Amino acid sequence: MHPYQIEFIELARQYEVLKFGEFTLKSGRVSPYFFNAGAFDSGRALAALGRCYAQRIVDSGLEFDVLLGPAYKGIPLAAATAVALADQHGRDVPFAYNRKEAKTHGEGGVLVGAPLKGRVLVIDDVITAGTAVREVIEMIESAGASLAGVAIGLNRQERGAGELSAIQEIEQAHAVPVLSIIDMAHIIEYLENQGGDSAGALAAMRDYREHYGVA
Ligand SMILES: O=P(O)(O)OC[C@H]1O[C@H](OP(=O)(O)OP(=O)(O)O)[C@H](O)[C@@H]1O
Ligand SMILES: O=C(O)c1cc(=O)[nH]c(=O)[nH]1
Repeated sequence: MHPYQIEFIELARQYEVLKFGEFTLKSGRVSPYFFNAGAFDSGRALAALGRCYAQRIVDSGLEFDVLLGPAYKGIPLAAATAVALADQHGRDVPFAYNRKEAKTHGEGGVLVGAPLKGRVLVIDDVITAGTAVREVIEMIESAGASLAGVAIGLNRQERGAGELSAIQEIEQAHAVPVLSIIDMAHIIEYLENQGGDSAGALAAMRDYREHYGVA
């Protein structure tokens, strides 16, 4: 694992973003773990998180013109990534986000920040069924821009509607990469290295992967 991947997992554990237990997902699946990015709730956490996303994006070599953070949890993630790209990598990138409900006074509208022009990189936490990302892709296309890719924190590596994962479906439909900082496999690897206390969580994760995992 890269140092930024270990940092990301440890940060997620420390802020109780990554929890083990029994959680019902939007899809109705009962998962032995859950990733709640809303719990990255301090300046230090967001700064570290921004560095992890920025490193992943820079390492990928992906070219893009604008960052877009979908409401709500994508907004602080995209903001933190924009700050880290400027501070750590000398790249001052335009940054935008959306409102879930259109504003009807003042400047009005749904989009806030930089205009969506050129190649747009979406920053979010998790993709499960892909609904949120599909909505945001429509927004990008109706603004006359194009999707450069999507960067997320965790790839749950689960089946979508068919045999492919929701992420693979997006990659194939739009011919763009979905970059993730960590995959479910990294969480399993992390638990394996922890030994002892993590045995129960590890067994449940392996069982879940048998049922819903994709290669
Ligand atoms: O791939 P999907 O099945 O769409 O699920 C994943 C999305 O769901 C959550 O956002 P949500 O839209 O619930 O909004 P939030 O950011 O306000 O929590 C999460 O932050 C992901 O963006
Ligand atoms: O599938 C979901 O609903 C889901 C899974 C997860 O790990 N985190 C999250 O915010 N949503």
